[in-house]
Amino acid sequence: MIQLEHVSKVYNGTHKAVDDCSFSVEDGKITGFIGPNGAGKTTTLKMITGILEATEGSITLDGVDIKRNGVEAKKKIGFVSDNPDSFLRLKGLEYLNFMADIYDVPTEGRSEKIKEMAERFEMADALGDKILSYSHGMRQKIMVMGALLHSPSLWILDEPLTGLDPKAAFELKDMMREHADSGCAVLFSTHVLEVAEKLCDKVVIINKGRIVFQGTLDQLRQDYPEGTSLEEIFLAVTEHA
Ligand SMILES: Nc1ncnc2c1ncn2[C@@H]1O[C@H](COP(=O)(O)OP(=O)(O)OP(=O)(O)O)[C@@H](O)[C@H]1O
Repeated sequence: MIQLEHVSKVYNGTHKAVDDCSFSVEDGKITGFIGPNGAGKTTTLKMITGILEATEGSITLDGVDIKRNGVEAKKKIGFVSDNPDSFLRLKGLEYLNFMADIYDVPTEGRSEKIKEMAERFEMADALGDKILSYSHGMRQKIMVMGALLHSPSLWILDEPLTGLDPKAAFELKDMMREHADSGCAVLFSTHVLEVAEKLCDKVVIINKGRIVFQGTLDQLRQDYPEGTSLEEIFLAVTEHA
């Protein structure tokens, strides 16, 4: 479970990108983090993963405070950032072993795990090539594999489906559902409302740095006439906030 309490982020001493945000990401659920461009999604996800420090407020991961006990907290997370252009000079397999070493994935069973994931994402034939030679979607896939190799209990994914082909997107969505069904927590940001509608058990909507809604999609729809599309509701929620 991820818990944010009164979290704010001020950039350069002046720009409040995230403003007094409190929400929770529960175990056993997929939570969608939705908001327009510049709303504060990436900033919030980076604070949850400890890449950025919150200016104010507290963030706990399975009860562990990220500020007080960063190393323990970070081990619980598998984070897929919105920029897959990293470690380009490494071969796919080198990158996966590098990530496995960082997260203490035992060598026993490691190859089988890599093989299983690579087959699922149709990456088995590409693991011997440098990431530099990969397409955007392949880079995205290798980053997802690297983030999930250590079987973290909390999955945090920033726009994970961008650039993935339908098969890879299907597999990733399936993995997210399996992970939530096994009692773990999944938080992902998206602009694609249809994905949120199909996949999420809960949504958190952020606009101009503030949380404007959190709950189920049924709860979100309650205040709108039957037949109103999610897109219309989303625009109403973010425009009137
Ligand atoms: N390093 C930074 N320095 C200063 N301002 C920043 C920095 N990173 C983000 N911002 C600003 O903070 C606000 C929130 O940005 P953020 O990237 O968190 O939004 P987002 O919801 O992820 O947007 P998008 O959907 O476009 O990726 C924006 O106004 C952005 O310009």
